[in-house]
Amino acid sequence: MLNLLTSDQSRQADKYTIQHLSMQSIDLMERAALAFSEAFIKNYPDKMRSIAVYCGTGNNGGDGLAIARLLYRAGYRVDVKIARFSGKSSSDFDGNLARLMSQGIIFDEFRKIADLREEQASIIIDALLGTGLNKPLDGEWLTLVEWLNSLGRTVVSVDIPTGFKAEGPISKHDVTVKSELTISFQRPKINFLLPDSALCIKRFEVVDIGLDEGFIQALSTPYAILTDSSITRRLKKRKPFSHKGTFGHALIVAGGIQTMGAALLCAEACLNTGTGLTTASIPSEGLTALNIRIPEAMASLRYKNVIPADLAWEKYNAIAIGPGLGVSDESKLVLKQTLNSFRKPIVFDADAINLLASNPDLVNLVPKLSVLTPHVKEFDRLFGEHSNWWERLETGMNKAKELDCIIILKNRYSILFTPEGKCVFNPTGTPAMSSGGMGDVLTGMITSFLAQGYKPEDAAYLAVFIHGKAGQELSSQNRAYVVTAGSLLKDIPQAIGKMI
Ligand SMILES: NC(=O)C1=CN([C@@H]2O[C@H](COP(=O)(O)OP(=O)(O)OC[C@H]3O[C@@H](n4cnc5c(N)ncnc54)[C@H](O)[C@@H]3O)[C@@H](O)[C@H]2O)[C@@H](O)CC1
Ligand SMILES: Nc1ncnc2c1ncn2[C@@H]1O[C@H](COP(=O)(O)OP(=O)(O)O)[C@@H](O)[C@H]1O
Ligand SMILES: [K+]
Repeated sequence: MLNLLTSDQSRQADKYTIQHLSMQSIDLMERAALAFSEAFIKNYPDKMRSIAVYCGTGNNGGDGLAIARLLYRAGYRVDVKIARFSGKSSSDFDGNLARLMSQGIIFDEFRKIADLREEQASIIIDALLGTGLNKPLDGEWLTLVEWLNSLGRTVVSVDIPTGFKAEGPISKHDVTVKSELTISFQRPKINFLLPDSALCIKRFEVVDIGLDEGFIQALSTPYAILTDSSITRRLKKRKPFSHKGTFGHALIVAGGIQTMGAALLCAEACLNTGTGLTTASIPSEGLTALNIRIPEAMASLRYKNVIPADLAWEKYNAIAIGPGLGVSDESKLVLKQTLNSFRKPIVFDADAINLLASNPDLVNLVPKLSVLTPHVKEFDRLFGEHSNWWERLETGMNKAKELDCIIILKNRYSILFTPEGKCVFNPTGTPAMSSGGMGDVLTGMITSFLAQGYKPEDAAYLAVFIHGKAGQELSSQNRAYVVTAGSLLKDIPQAIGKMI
């Protein structure tokens, strides 16, 4: 898992790296510019396209000057435009301006918007402001950014789009550069992983600029992002003499007469993730569907949506409750019965979350280390309305501690909150997965890992990462516009196999 950094911590990491490697700060800037340029050249190999690099006079602008020099040397047609709105400049900006001049590269400076010339370049590199942003853009900066956005050119931002905050709440009224691609240094900024970023970032890439990883990983921060290796390390190989009893028994309490599909998707995903035995607690009307679709699964029937009084709860290692369950009084009883009968971690999804939201007294019965998997609407129903995503991060961290549970706020980059106060982002997934039933599959996967004996936190990490990875692979291999829940769950065994 990789720690994510705030702008302050990023500055500390710069400082540490510079001291530790006995280098000059301008050398670190050169590394950053080199890493940016390599990524830029891969994305835009056509050297006939003209480039204008818009630079501020801080270190983001310094990066821009170094990038202009490197791209010029690589054979691109580069123009440099410097916004001198203040009298200040950073020393590495000054150093890079001297280097630029020594190469004979032409540059223009403007002190006010009125001095700006018409822009002909087809690509604009945005090196105006970076993580030093300390207030929303206004005055000349605001006009400049609005003008750049109005040109409709391809914009590539250095480190972060100018005007966008790396962390903290985003206001819809903040004006930022709208970039086609942002090439960011060392780590994605936390706000890149929240939906607000869609306003200004179409795509981002992260390049390694050689900051001290030991230092970064030792920083105290709640924010982290999952990686392939953090998942592989957690997956357990199957032992030669293992048998179905080794891999646990899961119970999926799900489905309604008109929503049997949710139960089927959840149960089949659970089975395909490797549980030894999977039982589905479903409405009696769904038995034929279950037997036809998943002959491997067993059924525990709910007549008139009531769980039989003699259900042997103790034989299950993990339970999922919610997909397609409905929110009727009978469904509430099903939830109540489950909460009163099973004290091991439970995975709560969909209607189980909606029922918890409308019956707060039931929340106290949620077993410790349970996993709740709300999407944003369910999250707000359960924990109250939020006016921005940063607030949801705060709530998620607080509630996970308070309830001693793992909360997964599902999204493009799903966010996992742990009882220890961590806030972990999942990088995998694709918009091709935005189709009904996908969450039911995730719930089945988490429950399966739990039943197999994984710790709840690990079960959550594994399921979310592999779920997204499977979706990503299916959409890219088959160039699929959409990946359905049914096709994703068929791919789970291979997706796990590839990671182990
Ligand atoms: N580890 C890293 O991430 C590295 C970062 N570097 C670059 O350094 C950048 C940060 O540089 P700086 O700290 O010099 O800051 P910036 O270049 O982002 O900003 C320059 C100055 O502009 C002023 N300013 C901030 N917000 C403003 C606003 N809304 N209106 C007007 N003026 C405003 C501030 O006084 C700020 O110090 C990063 O984004 C990155 O591009 C690289 O040079 C080296 C390594
Ligand atoms: N744009 C996206 N990018 C990545 N993952 C996505 C995207 N859209 C949906 N998903 C994933 O699909 C799942 C959808 O869950 P949910 O909204 O509960 O669906 P449903 O209720 O239909 O089962 C979540 O795991 C979510 O992270
Ligand atoms: K920038």
